[in-house]
Amino acid sequence: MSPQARQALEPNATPPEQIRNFCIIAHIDHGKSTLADRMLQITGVVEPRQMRAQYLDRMDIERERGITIKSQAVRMPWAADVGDGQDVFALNMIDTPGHVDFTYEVSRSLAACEGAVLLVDAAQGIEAQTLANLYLAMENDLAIIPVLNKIDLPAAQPEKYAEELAGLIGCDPGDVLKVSGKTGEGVEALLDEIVAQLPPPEGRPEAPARAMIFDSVYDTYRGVVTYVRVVDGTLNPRERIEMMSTKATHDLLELGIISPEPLPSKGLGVGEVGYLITGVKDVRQSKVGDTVTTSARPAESPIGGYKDPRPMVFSGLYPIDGSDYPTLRDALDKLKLNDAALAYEPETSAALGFGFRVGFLGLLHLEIVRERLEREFDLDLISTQPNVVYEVTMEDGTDVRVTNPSEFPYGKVGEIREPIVRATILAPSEYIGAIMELCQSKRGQLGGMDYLSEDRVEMRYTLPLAEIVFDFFDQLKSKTRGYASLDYQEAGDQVADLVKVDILLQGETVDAFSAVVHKDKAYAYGTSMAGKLKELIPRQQFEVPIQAAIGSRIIARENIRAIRKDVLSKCYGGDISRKRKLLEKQKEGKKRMKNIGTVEVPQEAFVAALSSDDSVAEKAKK
Ligand SMILES: Nc1nc2c(ncn2[C@@H]2O[C@H](COP(=O)(O)OP(=O)(O)OP(=O)(O)O)[C@@H](O)[C@H]2O)c(=O)[nH]1
Repeated sequence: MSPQARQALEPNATPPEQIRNFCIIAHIDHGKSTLADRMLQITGVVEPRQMRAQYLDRMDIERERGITIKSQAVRMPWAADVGDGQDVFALNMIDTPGHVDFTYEVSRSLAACEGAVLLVDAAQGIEAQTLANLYLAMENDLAIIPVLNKIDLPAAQPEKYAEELAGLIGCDPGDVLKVSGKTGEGVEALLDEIVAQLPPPEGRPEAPARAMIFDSVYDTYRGVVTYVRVVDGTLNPRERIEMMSTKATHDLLELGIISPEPLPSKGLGVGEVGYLITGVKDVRQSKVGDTVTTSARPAESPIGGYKDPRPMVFSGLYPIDGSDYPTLRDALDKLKLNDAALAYEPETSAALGFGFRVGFLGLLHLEIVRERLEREFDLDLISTQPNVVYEVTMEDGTDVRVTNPSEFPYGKVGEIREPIVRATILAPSEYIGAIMELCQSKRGQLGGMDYLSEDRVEMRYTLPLAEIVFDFFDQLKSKTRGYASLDYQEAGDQVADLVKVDILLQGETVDAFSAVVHKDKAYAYGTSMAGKLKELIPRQQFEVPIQAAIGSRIIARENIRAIRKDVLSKCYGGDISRKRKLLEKQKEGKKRMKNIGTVEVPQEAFVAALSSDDSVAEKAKK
């Protein structure tokens, strides 16, 4: 690295005119991480021998699933031509998560930039998240550089998609850059364009310091590492800083930049992006979107746009082995340190024992948390069917917020409201009919439809969140042979005709199976659950009725016929020790049963009945 380049890496020494802050926005799998890797390599911040794929994705799960969950910011020096020769610029690349569950994090990362590279796969074209992220970037007034990626692929159609992209953002198709993150082709030209097209950051160097938090991660050794973008003034080490939303103050122990390992510095000035370490142990004290200022000279007003992360989807998590409960509690406490959006409280279920009701941003968030609990903390868990939050107004005017279907109030219910989302679906036009059919079956309302090109269409729907959190995406994919893409945003709530369906075993409600569903779907839920349980619960010594009920009205019924499984039936003759052994084994098996009233239900039956994956149910059938 040249001395000049080294200087561009030196924080607080770079004037704002020589800084460019940008992010890469793309649909999932369009190659953002690969392009970021190439940029790190080409600018020389990562030596070729240290290079590994997806350098910026640090969490194991991110790497395995190939998705980016937490954003990171890296500073790269880049020499570009300016009017009278060459100058070295400091490029700050802020990596953003790509999934809808993390839209809020994306929008904060965007707010830390002046421009965005809009990356589109040259073999796929624009997808739903391309649009959703583009709209977010436009809301944040970012300059957009349109780029087609993967031009090395034989299936790439750069000309066709350059037109589509140009039509979308209103530029000339010739202005769309063409790169390959894999081979590196066109990446240098892209770096030059970032310098040429994006405006430098603006801010008031003399004003009281203001910096926006766009990410905050928990590190076992260093406590919380907070990523910020300085808007005004300067932050210096050993200052006392204040979080403007909570007024909490902390000593700044260290600050610096990432390139791509942490590099401590003497200060962070206007337009710079870097990290802060204060010794706090919990990311909730350093929240994404909050404004950092100094205690000595606090700023008057925070940078706008802060919002508390709000869980949208809830599910009960229970250890399969009840003695793992304390481990589960500790594990959730640990995950919470690194995940401000995770919310949970203890819950007891008659059927499943002690556990937690956990709030998530969405289904992917749920899956990731569950997978981390099982993998990093070695827990076996049962999770109940995910549900959304219902707001219920009783006839006497009291409001009840329901995060657990089994707590859904009976009696004088006035109005029930459920959350809705605005969904954008992109697909080849031949699938319009199939998509409409699916959305209608999910209580969707068509808001509008536009053709992006001759054969690709964008459809906008309003849908209840409850209908899409479950298996909407899978169904959409299968009905469109994988070609449709989906993105959605919260859009308030609506009044809906919802009922709670209970499942009763021998007259006793099994709380884990209660669900809040639309009135028209109550019967289908009841019969399918009763049918499933009939297959899963072994015969008992007496007849067991399985019923589905709305309040006191039974809507479905199945019977499990009586029989005692006679383990001795194959044992002719008089070998008493063998008989005893078989009876002992039967007793062992019974320990793993849960008793619902007098009915013994094997643990696997719960797991299978609550699982949306039919193969689990198939396996558990006796
Ligand atoms: N042929 C080719 N493949 C590429 C190129 N860029 C990325 N890929 C491949 O496309 C897949 C997705 O790339 P990623 O970089 O992980 O995509 P991403 O957009 O970062 O994905 P998320 O982090 O999940 O949003 C990987 O299998 C890459 O190897 C490219 O320029 N050419």
